Amino acid sequence: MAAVVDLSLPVEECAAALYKACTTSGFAVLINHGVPQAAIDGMFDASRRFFALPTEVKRKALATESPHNRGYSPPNEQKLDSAAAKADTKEGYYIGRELPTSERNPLQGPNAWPDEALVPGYRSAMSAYFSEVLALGDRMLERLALALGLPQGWFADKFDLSIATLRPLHYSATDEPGDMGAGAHTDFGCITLLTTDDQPGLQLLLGGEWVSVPPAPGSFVMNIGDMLERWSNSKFKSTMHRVLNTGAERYSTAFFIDANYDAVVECLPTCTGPDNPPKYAPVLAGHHLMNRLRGTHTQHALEGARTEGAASA
Ligand SMILES: O=C(O)CCC(=O)C(=O)O
Ligand SMILES: [Fe+2]
Repeated sequence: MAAVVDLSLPVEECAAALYKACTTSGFAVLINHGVPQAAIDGMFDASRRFFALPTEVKRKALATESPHNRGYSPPNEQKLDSAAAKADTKEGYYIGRELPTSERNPLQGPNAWPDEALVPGYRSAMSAYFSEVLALGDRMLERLALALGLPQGWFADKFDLSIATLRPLHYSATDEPGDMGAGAHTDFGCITLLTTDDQPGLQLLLGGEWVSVPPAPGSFVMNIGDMLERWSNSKFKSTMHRVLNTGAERYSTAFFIDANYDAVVECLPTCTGPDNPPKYAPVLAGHHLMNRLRGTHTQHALEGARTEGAASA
């Protein structure tokens, strides 16, 4: 199951605990993570107030109409499990780094904030939380580098413009119990840092069985995504998970950390050897992510965006 990892431990001890977690379940519960509770509370308060707005108001900032994958994604817009009969019942909001539009990276550009008068303080609460969790991500990447036998700073220049996405989520009490709030999937990027309220729903597929992850408000559930699994030549596991509707309302917030758009995701030097050749071709982090986003959204403004130009390494 998801092991508890105490981030107040010395980095080497923490790296050893992470190695164990990442090579088995691919999930860990982070405690003493350094993100102030006030930032978490402020984020959830803003998230609740936004999702409580009438549907037609929320739909004014539709992510499907954003060229940079920002804004509101309504219920049934995404189908994380392509084999499922029904789409995901969750609703969510995409927030990224606040940067000017880039010629090169279609995922970079200004955010789509809700009207300040409708959700006062949404932007400031989400921005404060974003900075805190991005910094937690940097601390995690240092420890994960050590866990992979790399120098502590190995990932720094590959994540200094990381594609970081904050995604507040809402699972409604009116959704049919047993239906999928979020269909079975693996995460696309490198690491995901999730906070939840006190409601269950998240399950992992371990040894062919769905196992519930108990809610741990105030902690972060970290999991490995496909990009880091690929980078580590499958040493680190990107584990299938889903969110089952229980008939109770649930709020959670995922923070996806993926490498710089132009980072080359190519088998790490510590994850290969004569008996363990690289299993995956090199790929640009941005291309990997764009392909996965396109594959799960029913309709997406990123559809036409460029992803030509294969990794040269
Ligand atoms: O809401 C949750 O607990 C998990 C959501 C999730 O897996 C995701 O957004 O990728
Ligand atoms: Fe996920």
